[in-house]
Amino acid sequence: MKVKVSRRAHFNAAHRLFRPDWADDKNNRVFGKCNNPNYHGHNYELIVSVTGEIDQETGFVMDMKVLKDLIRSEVEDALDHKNLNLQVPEFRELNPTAENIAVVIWNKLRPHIPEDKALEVKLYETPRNFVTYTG
Ligand SMILES: Nc1nc2c(c(=O)[nH]1)N=C([C@H](O)[C@H](O)COP(=O)(O)OP(=O)(O)OP(=O)(O)O)CN2
Ligand SMILES: [Zn+2]
Repeated sequence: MKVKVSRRAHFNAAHRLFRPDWADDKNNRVFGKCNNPNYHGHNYELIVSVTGEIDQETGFVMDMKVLKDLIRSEVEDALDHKNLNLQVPEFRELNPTAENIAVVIWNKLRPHIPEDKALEVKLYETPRNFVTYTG
C-alpha cells in the first residue's frame, strides 16, 4: 500500500526568460514581457511529494520534519530572494522557466530521498501557471 506525503514551501525569485544567442526581436517575440532586461519576480509556491510504503514502526512514509529541513537547505537557501539568472549557477546557461526550475529542484532533492520512494515536484510560478516533474 503506497501513500503520498506532501510538503508545501515557497520562495521569491527574480528571472528573465531569454536566449543570449537570439536577437532582441526574436526574444521579444517568443518570451514577451518575460524578456524584460531588468528582470521581474514571482512568488513561487512549491509542493514536494514523496510516495512510498508506510514504515510499520513509525507510521511515516517519510518524516515531514526531515522533508521540511531538506527543502529549506536544498531549495529555499539556494533560490529564495535570488536573481535566478545571475545568482544561481544551474541557470547560468539554462533558461529559468518554470519547467527548468522544477527539474533543477527535483535534481537537488532526489539524492536525499530514499531510493525506494518516488519524488514529485509541483511548482506554481503564478497562482494559475504550474508545472509538475516526477523524474
Ligand atoms: N511554458 C512556460 N510558459 C511560460 C513560462 C514558463 O515558465 N513556462 N513563464 C512565463 C512567465 O515567466 C510568467 O510565468 C507568466 O506570467 P503571466 O502571463 O503574467 O502569468 P499570470 O498567470 O500571472 O497571467 P494572468 O494573465 O494574470 O493569468 C510565461 N510563459
Ligand atoms: Zn516570469
